[in-house]
Amino acid sequence: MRIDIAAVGRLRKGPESAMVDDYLDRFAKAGRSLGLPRITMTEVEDKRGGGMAAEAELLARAIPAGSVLVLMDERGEQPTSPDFALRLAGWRDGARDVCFVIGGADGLDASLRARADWQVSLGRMVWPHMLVRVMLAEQLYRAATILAGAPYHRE
Ligand SMILES: C[S@@+](CC[C@H](N)C(=O)[O-])C[C@H]1O[C@@H](n2cnc3c(N)ncnc32)[C@H](O)[C@@H]1O
Repeated sequence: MRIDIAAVGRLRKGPESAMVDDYLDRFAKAGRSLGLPRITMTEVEDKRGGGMAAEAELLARAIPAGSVLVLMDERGEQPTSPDFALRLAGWRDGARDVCFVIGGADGLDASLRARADWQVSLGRMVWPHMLVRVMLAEQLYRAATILAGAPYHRE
């Protein structure tokens, strides 16, 4: 199994990137005994102003072939954290690769939506993409702790 996050835009060094790194490190440590790999983050940037279509092409290149494609989108499904953890366990148990995709200022192109396996919302409000990276990294770490039975997540 491999887990990727493909995101539009470059995250500069700062509080958000420190939080993403911290949660991804914590995920790597918690995931070791669970058969979950370290998560790879790939950033793409279209400098020619080609909009969502150009970003979609760059994202498509960053998505490993055969991966389960999960789009982060405010219009998507809103799973609970335990449900999200169960999905993660299912992909691991099925030896599936999974790639989470975060869009840019205009969102994600229809060509990506058409091939998405799952669209996940972190609530109906729109968040800046750098905060979505932090929140996704935290939910992945939370999912690992749920699978490990660690007392991080509380209902
Ligand atoms: C600034 S938002 C773009 C919003 C854009 N208006 C749209 O229609 O998608 C940048 C990216 O952050 C992610 N995002 C923002 N809010 C989200 C939410 N509530 N749930 C999941 N992902 C979200 C999406 O991947 C989105 O493409």
